[in-house]
Amino acid sequence: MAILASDIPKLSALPVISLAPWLNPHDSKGRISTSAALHAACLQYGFFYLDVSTYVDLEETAELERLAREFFVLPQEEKEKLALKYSDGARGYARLGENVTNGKSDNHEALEFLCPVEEPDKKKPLWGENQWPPIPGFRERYEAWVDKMKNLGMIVMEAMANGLGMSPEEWAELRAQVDDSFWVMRVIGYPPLPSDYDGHSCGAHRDYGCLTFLYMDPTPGALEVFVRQAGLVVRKQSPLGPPEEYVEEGAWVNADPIPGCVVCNIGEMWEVWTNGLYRSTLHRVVHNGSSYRVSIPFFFEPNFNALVKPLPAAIRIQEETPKPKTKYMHSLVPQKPYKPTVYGEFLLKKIARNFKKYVD
Ligand SMILES: O=C(O)CCC(=O)C(=O)O
Ligand SMILES: [Fe+2]
Repeated sequence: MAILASDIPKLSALPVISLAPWLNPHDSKGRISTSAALHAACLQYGFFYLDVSTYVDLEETAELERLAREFFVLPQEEKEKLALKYSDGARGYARLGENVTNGKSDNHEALEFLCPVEEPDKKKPLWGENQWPPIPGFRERYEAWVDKMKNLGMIVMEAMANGLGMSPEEWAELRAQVDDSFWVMRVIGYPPLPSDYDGHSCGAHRDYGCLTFLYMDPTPGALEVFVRQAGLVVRKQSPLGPPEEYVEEGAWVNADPIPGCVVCNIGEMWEVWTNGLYRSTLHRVVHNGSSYRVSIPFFFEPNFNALVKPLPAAIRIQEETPKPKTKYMHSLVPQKPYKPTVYGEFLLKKIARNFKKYVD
């Protein structure tokens, strides 16, 4: 069914949430409202802007972007020296088109970094060493960013635990599942998407972990988020799986960069923790502009061995929620409870699909 842009009801833009109260030890009132805003944003969108302007310096992200560009303009043979195959198949440089989503090559190149492991062994999936470009300052700056994003992850997790009404004991239990995050960081370069390209800059997908913090350069109109809205059918079939499982109602909306903010979205592990109360949201990148776009998503993930299962706090909310009165109302309670998942096992299965030449 073809739908014209003018047919689409105006969907509100994604919420902007200030994290300042959680960065300030004295603002307990502000913390409650930030946590409530996070809860509402996760229920409705699974995607929001996090205003981190008191935590992240604009110069810091500008420098990360500059270093990324310094790498991407290198001759191809220089970049290939860091190819994924020289590590464990997941760490290093993925050339243009190497990343595949929904069976199609994505029109981007990227540097991929994962949490360092003890006793690395590149023959074991995910267990190799990171490959850092020999660009002065690159590793230092990016490692400092990793530390900052890991710390941010713990802060946002605590704020979300509050938003779900978790007790201090419940939060301590959840905290122990993410306090040694098996993080992933991607430094992505997007050339303009050729008009006849069979695929996207980055195909529609859901992030699979816990929290994504995305820094992106100022290019507008590239990142798109699928906002579910009952009654509005824009897409009958999902590219992600059997149509009957994924028929969704909603529309693609732009998530353009806002200075001082990172875009934050929740991954599939939050879906499990909340027994489907929060949903991991589809997004994609369609970069039709003429610039070379750079984005740096940081994936704050659970610990490798974390056993992720529905949280009692989420079940309490579902039990208190009245059943939807019409078929157009989104049910907060899934048909079946979500199954417990060991994060590392889930990750190994997911990542194997992303690379054409994955080392087994
Ligand atoms: O580049 C972006 O804006 C988004 C990238 C993304 O969604 C991902 O790497 O998972
Ligand atoms: Fe993503």
